[in-house]
Amino acid sequence: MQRVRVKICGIREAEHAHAAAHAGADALGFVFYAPSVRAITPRRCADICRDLPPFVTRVALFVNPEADEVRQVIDEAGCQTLQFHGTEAPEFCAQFGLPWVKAIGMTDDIDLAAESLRYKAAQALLLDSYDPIHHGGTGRTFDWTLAHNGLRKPLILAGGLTASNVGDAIRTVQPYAVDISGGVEIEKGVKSTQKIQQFLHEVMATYAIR
Ligand SMILES: O=C(O)c1ccccc1NCC(=O)[C@H](O)[C@H](O)COP(=O)(O)O
Repeated sequence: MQRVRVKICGIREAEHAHAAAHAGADALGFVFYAPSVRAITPRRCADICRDLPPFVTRVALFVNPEADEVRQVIDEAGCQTLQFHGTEAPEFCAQFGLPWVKAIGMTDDIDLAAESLRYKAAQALLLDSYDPIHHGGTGRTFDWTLAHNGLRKPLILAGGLTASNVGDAIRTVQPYAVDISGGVEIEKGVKSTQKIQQFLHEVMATYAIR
């Protein structure tokens, strides 16, 4: 089994950013979408990231932002990757000169091959549970058998993952990475250091040599 990377999303406290980094997280996600309970300001994101160790990618999340807002976040928050959860066109996502990920809301009739062609300039597709109102961070799983990995593009699996189901999810989908938010929280928007550590432990256990 190949190593599976981990992104912990919706970070709002330095304690959780450090806990995730030290437990082996590859990426941290910061939500720049005001209606979300996990929303953060660029300034606060920069403060949290200041003392983080190297080699942990900071990812900025948006839902149908204005281009100027993305530029302001890039300048102030210091994120290195962008993640788009709305109906952004590929040309919009590609204009900022940073690696970017497109989230796809999974439904029974989604054509992943077509999405991957449409977003061919994306560094990866993030498959998440479809929700027309919240756009992400729903805490709900989708039918993982829809997430076939013949896309010739790194696939990030999200939506309702927890320490209990991530092993099955990885064995079913064999993703490049997994992404979690609600599954490492004690209440909506409040992360738990213990849950972050437990999740990373479970992911690593799926590919550990026994
Ligand atoms: O987390 C949010 O509140 C959010 C709001 C709007 C768009 C995206 C959002 N989060 C995106 C993420 O990357 C989550 O980690 C992903 O959707 C999985 O969330 P969960 O099902 O809670 O693990």
